[in-house]
Amino acid sequence: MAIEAWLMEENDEDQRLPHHRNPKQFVSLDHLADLGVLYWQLNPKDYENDKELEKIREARGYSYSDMLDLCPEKVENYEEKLRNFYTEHIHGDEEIRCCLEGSGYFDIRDNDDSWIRIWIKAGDLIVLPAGIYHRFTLDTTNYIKLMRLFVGEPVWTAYNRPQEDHPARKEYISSLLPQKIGVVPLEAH
Ligand SMILES: CSCCC(=O)C(=O)O
Ligand SMILES: [Fe+2]
Repeated sequence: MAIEAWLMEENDEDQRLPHHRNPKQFVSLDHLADLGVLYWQLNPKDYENDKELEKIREARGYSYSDMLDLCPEKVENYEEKLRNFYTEHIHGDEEIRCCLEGSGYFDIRDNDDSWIRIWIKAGDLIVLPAGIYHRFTLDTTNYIKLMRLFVGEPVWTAYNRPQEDHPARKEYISSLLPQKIGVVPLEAH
């Protein structure tokens, strides 16, 4: 099954809970694509020989990869990292993650600034565009193993919101289709 994404109910409950609205409001892959978010489903058991992954990496220039095994034994400053991941930020480059084990939530801002929660599980490859506000949290299973991809030498710098003057932010905003963000063209006035 493809990934699930939904509009979040924002409240003070544990960030690792699903935070569905009542009734649930799911978000389609098409809408994610309108926001510049890309998605593929791969075989997480055989990613080393996955022809589709190879093609994606070649087409998009993802020359670099490493693993992030997100558990306290393997990650230095685990709690602090988790806090930083859940602090709303952007990057100057795409954020490319493939889930190999476990699961977690990538939250991204919709074009009206509400949070969309994307549930990532084994086999899900997701690309967040440069300049999109986002954050990440583990879910209640408390574990995820991610492959991180990058074009060339990796830069993981996070710029916390607000970043309206950051070039990547400006570029991202101008990449959104006007009709999708409710901007009325000048001719219509
Ligand atoms: C755990 S990977 C996702 C967290 C994130 O947004 C980041 O690393 O920049
Ligand atoms: Fe990020």
